[in-house]
Amino acid sequence: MTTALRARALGRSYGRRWALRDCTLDIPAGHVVGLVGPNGAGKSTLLNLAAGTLAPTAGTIEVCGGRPGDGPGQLAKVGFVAQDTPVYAGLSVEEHLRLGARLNPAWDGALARERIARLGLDGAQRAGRMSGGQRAQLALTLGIAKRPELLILDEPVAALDPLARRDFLQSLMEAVAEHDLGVVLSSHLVSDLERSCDYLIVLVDSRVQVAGEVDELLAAHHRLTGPRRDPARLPAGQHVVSARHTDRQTTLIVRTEDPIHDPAWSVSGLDLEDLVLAYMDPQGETGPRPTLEVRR
Ligand SMILES: Nc1ncnc2c1ncn2[C@@H]1O[C@H](COP(=O)(O)OP(=O)(O)OP(=O)(O)O)[C@@H](O)[C@H]1O
Repeated sequence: MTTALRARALGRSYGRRWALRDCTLDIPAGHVVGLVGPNGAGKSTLLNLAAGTLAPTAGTIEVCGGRPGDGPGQLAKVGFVAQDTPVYAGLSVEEHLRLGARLNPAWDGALARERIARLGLDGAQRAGRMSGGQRAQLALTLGIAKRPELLILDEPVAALDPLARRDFLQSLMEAVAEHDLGVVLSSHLVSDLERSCDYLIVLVDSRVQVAGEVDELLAAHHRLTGPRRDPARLPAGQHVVSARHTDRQTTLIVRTEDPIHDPAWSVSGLDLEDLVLAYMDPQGETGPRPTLEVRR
């Protein structure tokens, strides 16, 4: 497996406070990866560590085979669009492209111009006068045109309206298809991730709760509803992710590779949002959460 990102016991602290602590994670190359988790889970910290804009306090991180921020070669491999899609308010679109060409050795000027024209952006317009969606598209264009191996996007669509979000994600998907680009994208909008990502990571309190290909995760998780019972008495191959009980009924989210034969359960599938919530919601927890990775 080629690895896009590999973190081992990775940590970053500010004074005595840990923003990310003891995070171990492997992201295989060649995927569009959705990173999701509650506020404060450490997603932005992880992505900044991956881009090299933050240095680790503990542990190690490797991205596309190198140490983040370790010289021009490594910087060229990774594109990063930080939260709030930062662009220079005083610079025009054209000036951003010229800056991109100056700073990035593999800069694809033709690609950048073609995207700007396709999006209908005015080359002379200053970024500070553009809409949030246009700024996000400009930032994405800069990220793609540097022709990185891995593009990291931290909540790129958070401020966009649904239409602008759809256009942005469509544009990202086109770039992935055309330019053989790996992407790691953090978002709270699971429906957007469902549309754009083929690999999911749920991070809670610095820990990976679940990671794997979306199709495989959805195939391996089920909702079981039936008469109230103790989840501890399920067959060994059924891992309980979350459990809720009323006086008479139990609803479980379980992960299993095996068929569920027990006729007392009514079994149904999950969508991605159900799956994410099951791993994020501590109320539904019945014991220590397994750190699961779907093996290929
Ligand atoms: N510069 C900083 N100084 C002090 N604490 C910080 C700093 N940056 C982040 N933290 C803390 O680290 C924790 C993780 O923050 P981070 O921004 O990585 O989370 P996140 O998962 O991206 O959250 P959100 O979904 O809200 O964007 C939070 O508790 C945050 O308060």
